[in-house]
Amino acid sequence: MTELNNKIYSRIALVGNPNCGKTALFNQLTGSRQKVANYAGVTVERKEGRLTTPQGRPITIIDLPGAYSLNAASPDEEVTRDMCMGKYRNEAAPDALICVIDATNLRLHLRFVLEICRLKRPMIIAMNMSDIAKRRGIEIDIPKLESILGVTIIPTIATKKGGAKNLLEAIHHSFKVPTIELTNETDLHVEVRKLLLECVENTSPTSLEFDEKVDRWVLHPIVGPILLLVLLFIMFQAVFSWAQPFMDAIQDFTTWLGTQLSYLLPDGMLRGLLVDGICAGVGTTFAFLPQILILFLWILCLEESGYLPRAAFLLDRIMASVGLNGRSFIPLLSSFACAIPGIMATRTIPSAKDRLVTILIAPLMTCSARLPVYALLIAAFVPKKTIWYLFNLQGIVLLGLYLAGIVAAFLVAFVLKKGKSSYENSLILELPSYRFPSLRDITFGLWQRIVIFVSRVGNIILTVSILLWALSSFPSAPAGATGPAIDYSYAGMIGHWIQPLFAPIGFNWEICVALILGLAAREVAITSLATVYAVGAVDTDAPTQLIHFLSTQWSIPTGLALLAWYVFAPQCFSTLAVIKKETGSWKIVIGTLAYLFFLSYLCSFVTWHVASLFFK
Ligand SMILES: Nc1nc2c(ncn2[C@@H]2O[C@H](COP(=O)(O)OP(=O)(O)OP(=O)(O)O)[C@@H](O)[C@H]2O)c(=O)[nH]1
Ligand SMILES: [Mg+2]
Repeated sequence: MTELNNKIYSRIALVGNPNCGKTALFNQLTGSRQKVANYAGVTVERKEGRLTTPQGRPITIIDLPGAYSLNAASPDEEVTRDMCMGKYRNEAAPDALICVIDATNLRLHLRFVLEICRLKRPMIIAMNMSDIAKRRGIEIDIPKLESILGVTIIPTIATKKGGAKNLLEAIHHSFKVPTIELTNETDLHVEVRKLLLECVENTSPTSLEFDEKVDRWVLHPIVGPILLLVLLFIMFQAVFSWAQPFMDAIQDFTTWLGTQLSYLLPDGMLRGLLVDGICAGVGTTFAFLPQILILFLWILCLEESGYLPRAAFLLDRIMASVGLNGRSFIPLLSSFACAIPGIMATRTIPSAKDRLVTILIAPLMTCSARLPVYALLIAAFVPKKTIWYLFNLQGIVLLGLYLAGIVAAFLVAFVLKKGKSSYENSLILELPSYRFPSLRDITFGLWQRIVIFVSRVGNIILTVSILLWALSSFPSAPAGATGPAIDYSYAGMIGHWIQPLFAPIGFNWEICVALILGLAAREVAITSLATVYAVGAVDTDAPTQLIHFLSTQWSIPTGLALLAWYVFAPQCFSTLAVIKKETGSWKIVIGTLAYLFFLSYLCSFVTWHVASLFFK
């Protein structure tokens, strides 16, 4: 608790324009690990953390979404406005505010500071990015600015260890109610201009030249889109080429482990569970971790460099042709990691209709959980060939599948919006400065991915492996049975029961089981196939060599039809839950499920029939 004039401040909120480093500061102050990235609109909901001041007082810090103004235009800005005004879900207003500003962009950020000053609440200003401001020769007369506004200003570097030390000190004793007088009639733009004239000097005005020079190429109407395509292309090539040695190593390890366990354990239930259930199911899924990490390495570098909003800008025209605008780009791009943060990021979209359409098409972006399924099927059914000495065919097919998802999403958006844009002049998007991604952030980002993946494998995938092993092993075949034992098991019964529905698209009963369990999480489809085939296999090599096994057991049309299914794949339960949370409507949830099911069925049907003409 911080005391001033006998007042106690124990709940303090971080407010400010988007992308000024509020979350980086929040992480630094509270030791949390919330997502930070170099574009506007990363944080879309209120987050809370705790800190203890050097004087030993506990304080709650609240991180809020960035807002350009207290006149909220989008749902994420509403959270910030309501929190500042004490109207957020019956929660009292924070006791004090830390207004974070970007020292390199004062023209924009001081306007918001003045809006906050109007609230006449105890506050401190954190002048963040002071490292970049210094490098660019921006000189700010802080004592003068402090005396005009009547609040304490603390320079910070949120990304540097110890860069918020002075702020931590100030939290203890430096909150002040601003003294600057601003009426509702005051023109804030004029005030900002005055402040800049009086307190800021830019000794090297050429500092922005680098960004401008790069943008001349990156935003060029012809070079820009080519560059974007090249970046995406390399990304998918890398996913296949770079990951291979790591995947092989993991696979070899699981095979070795399975064999050792088979030697060590007597034939029986425990051996079955460990070798066929856990080693086969979990081990096979684990082998896809390197590919996921390479994809994320790429995404993290793009996020941190400041390139993403530029890509949004480039795609604005294409998005406008289907009735969306560039603002949907970042939510859609986040959906490549997972549809859940993607759907939440739609809160930055001001138009309710555009937001809904973006939510509906977000599941069509290929999430990272689908990547292992693609990778498995591509490895099994697409030859490992190099085209024109340079391009890896498997990488091209993977890129094609991602693009198929994007094209499908655009078509759906076009149908839903009937091609009409909600905006007259579409996109107003802030282009952040380019920044070299920090090794620490990237390493941490990848580490977080490993933790998420391992915990998914440890929880949901392990559970499903065990459950599925049990379902495929019991009941055992009746005496005198002629077919394979697994046909008599519960899994076999369920699979055979649903299979007629999927027969027209070439799916066998094992796939049907995988589809149902895949609703829990998409990678489970692999776990499920690995386990079902491992339990059913006479040849013990089958489980760990799933890729080889599928390529010899399934027809090519079946493999391709399943790939097509996964472009649309009716999504996992958690995505449905977040759609319900964000839209509040069961109708929309059921509608999404139905349209995705319909599209996946249709696409697999066409793929299977067309492929059957060419392959046996
Ligand atoms: N060089 C430098 N970079 C910083 C500093 N503070 C933040 N950044 C970077 O600025 C970018 C934005 O940081 P965030 O913490 O996500 O910004 P935010 O204000 O929470 O953004 P929203 O959640 O979108 O409102 C990230 O790339 C950070 O690594 C700083 O003091 N110096
Ligand atoms: Mg943030």
